[in-house]
Amino acid sequence: MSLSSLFLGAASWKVPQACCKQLSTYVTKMRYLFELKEDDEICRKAQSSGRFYLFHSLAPLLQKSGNRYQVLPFRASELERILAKFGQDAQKIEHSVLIGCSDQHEAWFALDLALGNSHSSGSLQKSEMESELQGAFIDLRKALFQLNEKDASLISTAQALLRWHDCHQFCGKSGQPTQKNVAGSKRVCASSKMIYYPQMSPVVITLVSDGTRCLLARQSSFPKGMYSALSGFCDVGETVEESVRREVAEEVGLELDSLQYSASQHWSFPNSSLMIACHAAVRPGQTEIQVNLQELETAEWFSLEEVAAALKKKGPPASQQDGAIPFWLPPKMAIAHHLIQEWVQKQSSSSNLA
Ligand SMILES: NC(=O)C1=CN([C@@H]2O[C@H](COP(=O)(O)OP(=O)(O)OC[C@H]3O[C@@H](n4cnc5c(N)ncnc54)[C@H](OP(=O)(O)O)[C@@H]3O)[C@@H](O)[C@H]2O)C=CC1
Ligand SMILES: [Mg+2]
Repeated sequence: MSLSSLFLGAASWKVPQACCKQLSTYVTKMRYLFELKEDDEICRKAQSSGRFYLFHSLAPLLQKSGNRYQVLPFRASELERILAKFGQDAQKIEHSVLIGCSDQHEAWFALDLALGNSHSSGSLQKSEMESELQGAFIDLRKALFQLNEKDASLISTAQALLRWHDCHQFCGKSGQPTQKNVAGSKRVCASSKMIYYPQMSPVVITLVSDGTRCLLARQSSFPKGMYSALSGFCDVGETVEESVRREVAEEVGLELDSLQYSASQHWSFPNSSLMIACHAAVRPGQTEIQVNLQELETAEWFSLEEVAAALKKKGPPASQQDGAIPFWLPPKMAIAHHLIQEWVQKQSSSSNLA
């Protein structure tokens, strides 16, 4: 599997050898980002030469290019001019959060122009802002799959951080306002001294196989006809292995024989999750599914041929004459797709060997 900005597989990267005296581009970049998170003054300085990705009520500013979207970042000077035009103080830039930097150490920030405003003033200005900025604020659910992988990852991170700050403005212990550091890597309550760090919820996603077939399921909230691997939030105190075993038992009534980690992915919906993807096998001969209808609409075993054919389809297929929608799979950017693709490759190569 190639290294992807969206998900990182177990065998897909190697620690750089410590033979060279000069630090690699990657290491200097990570050290620079660390400095920006730790030092408010350096981070403030980086804002003046940085690039800003704008949002409105958590919808990213994008530009349409054919049937794809592209990001539209702004320099600080341009952003100050835009803020002034909409009667907003340049101090609003203080609400921005650090989301990364280039190899040349140009820092990247995200700023939501509506959060922190009263609801009505935010919504009133949206269309005016869009025409001034020559883009549109698009719901991330609609835009994510039309962005390239690098931008999709950056915009998802940005949205997750902006959402976290918006929801953590007050201390859960003292009830007093919390203050963010310049980078936005934490919030502190001056009263209780509590420090809050941005959070992700760990979620396991598992493709269960019986050796020749794989198990795919539907939640009633999924788009019509779409099936995916089994998923579920980890409970407090669980290991990944325990979460996978419990979720499979809870959702389809099966016991696992073995499991193997595959890859991970940050997932923005509905909040920020860390998806941990595994392959798993059921005990031989124990394949009878008992669907938990409180969690799933249905779950079924699918053959290699059925799954390989569905992988070739792009997006939701057109409905058949009887109105039914043929079964289809999550898009390429979803880690479920990666798991399914990996299973098909493995099954195909082992059936070629047989
Ligand atoms: N990227 C990908 O390929 C895929 C991503 N996913 C993502 O995985 C996530 C979890 O999958 P899902 O099967 O729904 O999970 P679960 O099977 O755990 O069921 C979801 C329910 O669990 C409860 N819950 C427990 N802890 C949390 C928490 N920390 N945050 C929110 N709800 C919690 C909620 O129930 P209640 O509301 O009753 O309290 C929620 O409705 C989804 O958000 C989905 O977007 C899923 C499949 C593919
Ligand atoms: Mg689930």
